[in-house]
Amino acid sequence: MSDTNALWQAALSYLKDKVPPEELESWFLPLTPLQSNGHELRLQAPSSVYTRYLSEQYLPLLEDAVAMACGNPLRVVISASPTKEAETLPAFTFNPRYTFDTFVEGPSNAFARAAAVAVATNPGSGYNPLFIYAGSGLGKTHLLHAIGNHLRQNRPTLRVSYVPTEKFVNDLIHSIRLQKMNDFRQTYRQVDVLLLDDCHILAGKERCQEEFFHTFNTLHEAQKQIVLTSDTPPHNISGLEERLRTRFAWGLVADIQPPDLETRIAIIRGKAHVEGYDLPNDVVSFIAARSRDNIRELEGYLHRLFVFMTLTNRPPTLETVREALYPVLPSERTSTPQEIIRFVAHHYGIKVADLKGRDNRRSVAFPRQVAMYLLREVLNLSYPEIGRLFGKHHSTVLYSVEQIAAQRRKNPNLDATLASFVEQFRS
Ligand SMILES: Nc1ncnc2c1ncn2[C@@H]1O[C@H](COP(=O)(O)OP(=O)(O)OP(=O)(O)O)[C@@H](O)[C@H]1O
Repeated sequence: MSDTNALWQAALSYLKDKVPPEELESWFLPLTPLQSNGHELRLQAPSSVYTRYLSEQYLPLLEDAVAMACGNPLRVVISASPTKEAETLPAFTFNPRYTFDTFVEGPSNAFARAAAVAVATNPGSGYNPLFIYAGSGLGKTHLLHAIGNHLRQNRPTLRVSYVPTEKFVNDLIHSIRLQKMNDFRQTYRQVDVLLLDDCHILAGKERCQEEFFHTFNTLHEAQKQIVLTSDTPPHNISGLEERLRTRFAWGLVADIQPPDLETRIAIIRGKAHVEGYDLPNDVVSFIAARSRDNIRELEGYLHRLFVFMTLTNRPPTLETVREALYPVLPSERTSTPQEIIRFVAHHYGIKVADLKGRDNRRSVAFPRQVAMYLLREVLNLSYPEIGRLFGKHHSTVLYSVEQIAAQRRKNPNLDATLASFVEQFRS
């Protein structure tokens, strides 16, 4: 192995720990080391798309890797291969976790999923373009990757490109600046399937719309499949030219609505299973109830729970999940058990220590029962959880909560007072 090759292999081993495997495969492995001396390492990329992307996104990291590999700083120079005339988008590595199998189907997304499956099975022949719209975190990108993964597996010779619209816009700006519009056009028009994510980003960008209009027409006329996603339906994207708006609606428009509780529960179960966890029903329902219209948010809660469990070595119980999520759940951030206990003690003019103590005189026992009632009513804590906070058996808590509930029904003043407490803690 030449010195240059050995240097590059050592730099790649360093990069392996610094970038995700798919990035390494897409962007770094295709590079060829050409030459090195005491000052610089020259690398050749398959096309100027690579050169540009690597220079913008990864040059400092590449220089670090090379410095680590040879022990002193070297300049890294990347040039595009002169022999490759046609520019192509680099083979994109689709997220292996985003497949049709892992996409949980429910009434809110069944239509969009079926349309995506149809397109993945017969690209270019049916619904073209397929336009999927939904709010944030509801699975648009997941479905695009699922189409990509399906095609890679079943039609490996097709050129399938996943492009975030932001990348399309950046590439265009770059190409205009470097006067490389021909390269740009070739890149985007030489695909069999174009998966364009978040196309609403085109709104208000006239030059980008003009260019995408021609890209769209070229692909569509050649019966190449186009799939677009957006956060709103075509007719609601303000700042979008009419000719694009109508084209976006030419094929099939499908929406994804926020999932119902059962679907959210199934999604959480699926994600937990992938991570190797089997969560009890009450924990899954607790998380599922915390966000109605964003799966990404639910995933965030789930990951927070897993990290918390790992760091504290706690089992997945309701108590654990509540504690893990306190700082990130807006409705619960305002009232913690300790805040409620402090509030009740203050309201009745006694000390927190008395409230949690063994004094059973009515002046203390009644506020204690009120505190237990509020913890149940406001935070929905279980009887054993409340019991632990006061050092009491859960049957005592049950009795106290029932006592206060019964008195509330009989005593309008107490009812109004407790209603205002509950309201205050919930708001
Ligand atoms: N039906 C589903 N089944 C399984 N996972 C889902 C489902 N819907 C969404 N998800 C998961 O939710 C997360 C967010 O989804 P995704 O990134 O596809 O959302 P998006 O609609 O593209 O959001 P944005 O508009 O913010 O980019 C992903 O991890 C995805 O796997």
